[in-house]
Order: sequence, then structure tokens, then C-alpha cells
Amino acid sequence: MPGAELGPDRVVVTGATGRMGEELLAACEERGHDVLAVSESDDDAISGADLADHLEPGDVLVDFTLPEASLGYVETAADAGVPVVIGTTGYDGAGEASIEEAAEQVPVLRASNFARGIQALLGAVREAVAALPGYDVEVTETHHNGKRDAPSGTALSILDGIDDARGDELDRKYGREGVDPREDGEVGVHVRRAGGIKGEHEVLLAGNEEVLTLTHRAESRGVFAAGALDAAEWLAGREAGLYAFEDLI
Ligand SMILES: NC(=O)C1=CN([C@@H]2O[C@H](COP(=O)(O)OP(=O)(O)OC[C@H]3O[C@@H](n4cnc5c(N)ncnc54)[C@H](OP(=O)(O)O)[C@@H]3O)[C@@H](O)[C@H]2O)C=CC1
Ligand SMILES: O=C(O)C1=N[C@H](C(=O)O)C[C@H](O)C1
Repeated sequence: MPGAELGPDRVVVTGATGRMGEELLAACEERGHDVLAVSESDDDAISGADLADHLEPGDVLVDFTLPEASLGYVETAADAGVPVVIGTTGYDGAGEASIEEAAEQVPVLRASNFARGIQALLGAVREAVAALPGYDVEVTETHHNGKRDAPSGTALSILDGIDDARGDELDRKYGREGVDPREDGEVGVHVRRAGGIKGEHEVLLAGNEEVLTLTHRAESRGVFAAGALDAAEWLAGREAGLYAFEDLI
């Protein structure tokens, strides 16, 4: 298969049998990228333990796995001088720190959501929150029943944006039960897991006489794979550092 005209010589896809891994392989084929599939459960792919022996200059690694697997892949890529696109969510503080360390060695582009519409939502939420001081804010995210981390990485990005726009760290209130009225300085956070829903995020702002809702719904995982590949094409050949999806869109 010939390589694409722009971007990496080869895309290294970790977690190749995962929901996003499969979607990425399909998107690479559609764009004509050469691919190296990495998987712990597919005998036709190379295993993570052998990754270091297979990485080459000109590769970009794209990772949508689990934090515990992802950090090993990112470290191996950084040691080999290979840029990394990270879509995995749910890292703890130590994981965040390892990603920042890797970004001192190679370019690393990380996004909690590679749908372009989410970037627009993040901007709209900041604008709405800044324009409506004193309004109550509630964030709801809904995903498929196989999702492990909660709240979603995207919901966390939205919540950080709300704090920035308010100029205050709101108290994140996860659900509500019993006698538990709303208090000042709270932002409600609600998580739903059901069926095969690809990803929905809603931000509700309410005053006493009006309600504004801003919603994004991913209708297929193709939108995430397309954004991640756009990022891989953009990242190839850049300086080491930590980049964000908004740097290229
Ligand atoms: N930023 C974004 O736009 C998006 C981010 N995501 C995030 O991507 C991540 C993956 O999501 P999804 O594809 O649905 O998850 P899946 O569970 O479907 O796939 C994850 C894959 O990671 C690999 N893996 C799992 N555990 C290990 C392990 N211990 N060691 C090595 N490899 C492992 C497996 O692949 P194999 O057996 O082949 O190695 C597994 O299939 C999640 O964090 C999710 O939140 C998802 C969608 C969009
Ligand atoms: O796990 C998923 O599926 C998704 N995860 C990301 C997140 O945690 O925000 C992005 C998207 O919503 C799909």
C-alpha cells in the first residue's frame, strides 16, 4: 500500500483490535497510509513487547488503549524518537506526568476528543458560561456500556473550560441523592452508560426564567479516527513538545 503524500511514512496503531483501533485501521486504509498494527490479542499484529524493535524514523504512533497500556507505548515511542498522538483518556496524575516527560523527547499531541464539533462545543461553552454569570451549570455525558472511565475525558475538558470561564474552581457534584439541594458554587456532573452510544455531551445553563443547552453527539467513531489521523499527519516532523487538537484546526 503506498504511503500518503503528507504526514507520516507509517501509522503505528496500538490496541489494534479495540473499538477505536479497528476504526483507525479502516481510516488508514482509506487514506492510503502504511500501517503497523500493535496488539496483545491478535497474532497477526506485533505485540507491545516487540514494539521497540519495529519502530522506524518516519513513524507516528496513534494510541487509543487504556492508561496502563498506553504509558508503556508512549515511553517506547519517545525512546525511539517517534511522535505520538494520544486519544486514550482516564490517566491519573502520575500518568499525566509521564506524558509530559515524553513530550520533552518527541512531539506528543493529545486530545480527549478528536471530533471537530467538540472543539466548537468547548468554545461555545466558555462563551456561554462567561455571558451568563450566576446561571447554574450541569454537564451530562452518555456513552456505550463498554466505556471504563467516568466521567469521560471530554466531560473533564468541558468542566475545566467552565472553571476557566467562571474564574473559579466549581465544586463538581457527581449525581444527587436523598435530601441534597443545589448549593452555590456547584457544577452538576452526570454520567450515563447504555447500549452502543458513541458519545454525547450536554451542557445545561439555567437561570430562573430561561434555559440554554449545548449538545454534541458523535454519530460514528469514524469522526474520532479522522481527527486523530489529521493530527498524525500534522504532527509528523514537528519539534518535541505537547500539542493539542486546537493547534491544527
Ligand atoms: N480522544 C478521542 O477522541 C477518543 C478517545 N477514546 C478513548 O480511547 C480509549 C480506547 O477506547 P476503545 O477503543 O473504546 O476501547 P477498547 O476497550 O475497545 O479498546 C482498547 C484496546 O486497548 C488494548 N488493551 C487493553 N488493555 C490492554 C493492556 N492491559 N495492555 C495492552 N493493550 C491493552 C486492547 O487491544 P489489543 O488487544 O488489540 O492490544 C483493547 O482492545 C479509551 O480511553 C477511550 O476513552 C475513545 C474514542 C474517542
Ligand atoms: O470511550 C469512548 O468511547 C469515548 N471516549 C472519549 C472520552 O472519554 O471523552 C471521547 C468520546 O466521547 C468517546
